[in-house]
Amino acid sequence: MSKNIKNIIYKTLSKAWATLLEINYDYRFKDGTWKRVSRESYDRGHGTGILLYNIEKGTIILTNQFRMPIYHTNKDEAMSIEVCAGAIDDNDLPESTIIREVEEEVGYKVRDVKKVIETYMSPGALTEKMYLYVAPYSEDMKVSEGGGLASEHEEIEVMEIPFTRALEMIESGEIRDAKTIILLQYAQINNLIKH
Ligand SMILES: Nc1nc2c(ncn2[C@@H]2O[C@H](COP(=O)(O)OP(=O)(O)O[C@H]3O[C@H](CO)[C@@H](O)[C@H](O)[C@@H]3O)[C@@H](O)[C@H]2O)c(=O)[nH]1
Ligand SMILES: [Mg+2]
Repeated sequence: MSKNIKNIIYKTLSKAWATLLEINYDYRFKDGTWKRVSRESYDRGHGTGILLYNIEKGTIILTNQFRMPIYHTNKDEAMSIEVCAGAIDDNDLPESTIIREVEEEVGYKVRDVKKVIETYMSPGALTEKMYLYVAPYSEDMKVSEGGGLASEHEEIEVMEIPFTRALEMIESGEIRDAKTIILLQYAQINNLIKH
């Protein structure tokens, strides 16, 4: 691949919470011609997400929170029902990130997390790769009410619902978040939870 790309120039358009780059490069197309191409790339690091499930109860745990980028384009859909998820800090690992996020956001101390999928969520614009996990949860793992970090202006409602209800919520359009749909369908395809 790299023999088809040369003369890469990076220009920082914004460096704040995350970094927005404009990347200009020469790209060799299949007919052999070289053309100058410009693409923007938004870098806020990589991320993790997890489906928490309880086989005995047939339930899962989701979160519900306000998402400004959705409000900005579609006010009616700004409350977003999602699996517990968190961005990976520099020098942290995906697995320790998701274990910490589960405790912060939904109040459980989980142990056996299993990575099931790695996915680029929006490869035309974002550098982010998501590491997606599943893990069983039970009452004895509950350590707090969760809710996220108030110091970070998070306000996360914890939802414990039947797995079957979550599948219906994909059909009805109540669940619209990609990582959540991927994990719920992973659970369905692999019969993770009886339904
Ligand atoms: N100041 C500031 N803070 C921000 C900004 N964006 C996010 N934050 C803060 O950064 C933290 C992000 O919370 P996480 O739980 O780590 O991530 P997330 O928002 O749930 O996102 C997860 O899912 C996304 C995909 O749907 C992923 O993009 C992301 O990596 C992560 O996995 C929150 O404390 C939030 O306040 C911003 O633009 N400015
Ligand atoms: Mg989060």
